[in-house]
Amino acid sequence: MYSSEEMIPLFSSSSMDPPSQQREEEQPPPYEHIHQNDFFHRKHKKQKEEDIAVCVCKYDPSNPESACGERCLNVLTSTECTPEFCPCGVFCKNQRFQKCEYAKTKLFKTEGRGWGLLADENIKAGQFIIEYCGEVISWKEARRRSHTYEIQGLKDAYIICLNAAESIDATVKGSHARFINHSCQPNCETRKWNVLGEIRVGIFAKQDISIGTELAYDYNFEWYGGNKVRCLCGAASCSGFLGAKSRGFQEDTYLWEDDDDRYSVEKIPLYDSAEDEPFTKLLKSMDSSELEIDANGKNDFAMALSVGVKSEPLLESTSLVVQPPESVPMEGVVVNIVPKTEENEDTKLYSQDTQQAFSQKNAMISRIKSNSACRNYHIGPGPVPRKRSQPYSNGKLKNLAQKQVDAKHVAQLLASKEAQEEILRNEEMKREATSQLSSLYDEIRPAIEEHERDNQDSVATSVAEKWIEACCLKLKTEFDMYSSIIKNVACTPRRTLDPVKPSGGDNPSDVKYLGF
Ligand SMILES: C[S@@+](CC[C@H](N)C(=O)[O-])C[C@H]1O[C@@H](n2cnc3c(N)ncnc32)[C@H](O)[C@@H]1O
Repeated sequence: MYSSEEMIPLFSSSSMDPPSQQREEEQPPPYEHIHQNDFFHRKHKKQKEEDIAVCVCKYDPSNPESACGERCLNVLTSTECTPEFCPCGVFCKNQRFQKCEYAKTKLFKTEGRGWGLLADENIKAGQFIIEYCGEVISWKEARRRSHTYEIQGLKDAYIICLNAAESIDATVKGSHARFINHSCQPNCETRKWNVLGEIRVGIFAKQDISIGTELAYDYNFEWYGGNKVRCLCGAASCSGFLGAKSRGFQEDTYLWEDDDDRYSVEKIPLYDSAEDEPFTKLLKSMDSSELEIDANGKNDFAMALSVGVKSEPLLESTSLVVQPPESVPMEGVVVNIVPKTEENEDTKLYSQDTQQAFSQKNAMISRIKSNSACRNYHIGPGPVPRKRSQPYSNGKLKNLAQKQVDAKHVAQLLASKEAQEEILRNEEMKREATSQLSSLYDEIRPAIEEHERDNQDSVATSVAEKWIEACCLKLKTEFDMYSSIIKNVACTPRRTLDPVKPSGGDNPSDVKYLGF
């Protein structure tokens, strides 16, 4: 059964008329409407016969519940019956995902939260409402897309986590479930079902929902850096910001209450002029696992995207990687007034790693993450999939720059002219990259200092990107230089003293045999 809206292909990008101003105002941005997940990076799993769970239900015409109702073994294990195998045959009621047995819903325009979905009929507690359909993508692809969407300036985020390895992206293709907004006091929840060997995500009613009520579930995200985004769910128990219940947010934000108001104060970043030297900054920010360079040599700023899965017995909730509708700049000073909220007793605890990994101490990195704010929600208590290198026990990162090799000197020791030239060429490139980084640092220094004084001020993405690019180039040239030294020292003979050469020429003392 399809809801009436789903039969209207108005919102399918493939069937949209050329957009007019009015249409744009009245309709959500175009996307392709789908009723089944689209597998982007792999094929749909083929269910093996031995993996098919067959229930023991027997259809009794006088009792429709008998055909795979609540007590069906498959229903109890959140598994849909496989059509040709179910003993109840065509009467089986446990194929809701497969048959798109959705509740009637309707799209509507909210105040400040974009589009939303409301119940277009009375819905019973526990009822399956709609499947969250989209493209099933790998974790890596989710990260890549998340970055791309951010660059494209997409305001809303539609990537939800399926498991540690895969996500569902409903940005371009999806069902109406993509329009369901977050609420801190939700009337719906997500549950995972095994359907013909694939895990699928459904939105289910947590309670009876009357016709005309907006549907909402708890996105269950964790904040771990970046701008704080106001939650506009309007619930009495609203936590104020997206991800405000998460540990990362709470550790970053001091809260105190004054009568009816709740104030939040962000951590004030510490400024240490000793850390002002460009390369120190570079090293601090260049924790290798925090900065990735993809095959095209581009920086991956979407690192902050991280997802997890909240597991419940039988029911597993899903997580949404949320892109904020708007960043909420914390006006000049660091005090923000947040609607008074109740402390949520069951605030979830998340891995300490997460907090360290996205520490905002380094302004540059923190701002890059801020610019990736939309990706800065770790959804659910699942593990953070990326390991980060630990700082030394004194809190400082390992300073890789301390061991310097005099490339010119090494080159001199080698017998091969080509080897010498190669090393010198690489050394020159390294020198250029270093001076480029230094002059760039001088150029962007005011912006960095301003940012460090007042964490609310943005360092523009373009500046941050330039900085990262220059850092990467410097690292690359260093790497090239050292690898050419190692290669040539290992593979080419060293110069020997020429016994017939008059001593007045080269100073023999220049030719040292160094043990590398
Ligand atoms: C999955 S989409 C929901 C549909 C979206 N409103 C639309 O118009 O397409 C998630 C996005 O909706 C917005 N959103 C959802 N719930 C919100 C809330 N409680 N407060 C503020 N924005 C919300 C955020 O922009 C979020 O990235």
